[in-house]
Amino acid sequence: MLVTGLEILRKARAEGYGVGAFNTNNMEFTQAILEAAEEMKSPVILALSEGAMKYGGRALTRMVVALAQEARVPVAVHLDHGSSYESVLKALREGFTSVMIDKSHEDFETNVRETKRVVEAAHAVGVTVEAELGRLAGIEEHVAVDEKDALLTNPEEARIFMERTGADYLAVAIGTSHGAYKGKGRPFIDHPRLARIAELVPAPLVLHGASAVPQELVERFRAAGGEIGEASGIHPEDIKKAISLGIAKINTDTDLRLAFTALVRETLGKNPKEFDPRKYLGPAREAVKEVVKSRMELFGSVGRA
Ligand SMILES: O=C(COP(=O)(O)O)NO
Ligand SMILES: [Ca+2]
Ligand code: NA
Ligand SMILES: [Zn+2]
Repeated sequence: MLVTGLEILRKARAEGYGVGAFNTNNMEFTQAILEAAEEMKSPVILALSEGAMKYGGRALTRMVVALAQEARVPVAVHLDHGSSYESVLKALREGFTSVMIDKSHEDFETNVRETKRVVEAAHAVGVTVEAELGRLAGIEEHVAVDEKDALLTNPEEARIFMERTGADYLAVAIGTSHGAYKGKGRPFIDHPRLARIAELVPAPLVLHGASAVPQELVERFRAAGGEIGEASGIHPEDIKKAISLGIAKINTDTDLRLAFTALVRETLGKNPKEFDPRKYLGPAREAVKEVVKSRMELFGSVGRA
């Protein structure tokens, strides 16, 4: 059933598990994510970026909202990294039940003002809001403290920010970063900082850039003809620890993309004569479903629907 992001995330934070927010751009990803959620009896968040909205248009948004309504588990349809008030209004018009306004690159007062404006509009139509404070950027452990403070979320600022904006959940910067290369070796995750934020912010917390980028998947991608430089993701133990400290929403996009693309490359490579799209999109869909199921097991959301 279609529910708001807060309905899913409030329970997750209260009960100490995480819920995956998985990005989708098409039918196959949407089916894979929802099938995984129903098989695992797990709540789930379907995330569409502005790029996905542009790529898929109403074919995508109408499909995602309709399938979320029919799903046998709680599903929120979420705008990922909304960059403007107008973009959020479009998502609200399409029936989304969760919207992110990402003004973390702006100064504090601008972020507060823009986020507040989105909260008023979204709450007026019963939709909940994700905001962001801090700059997502992979950092090395030895980085100077003041530079860390410039980048990562300041706990005291986070408290004030949430009180002033009324946002429902908060994306924090504690060392993760988007994409397939999150830093040399095991990225440094500032757990003490997260613990401090969680003490001051009772709202569910959100972790962006959380893909694991598992080596076996990277190897499979390369073996199938894919080219990717040194790749590394967030260690599963760091995800579990972050959840125990207050992270309730975990964003995963890169892992799904790698799995899907590795399988398309593999299938096409093995069958040069094949030109029925179902024959190479189907196995890729299954690969995405397997990644989603394993992420749900890691997050502890299995059986929580
Ligand atoms: O934060 C993400 C996804 O992060 P990844 O690149 O680590 O999958 N989407 O908003
Ligand atoms: Ca941001
Ligand atoms: Na998001
Ligand atoms: Zn993100």
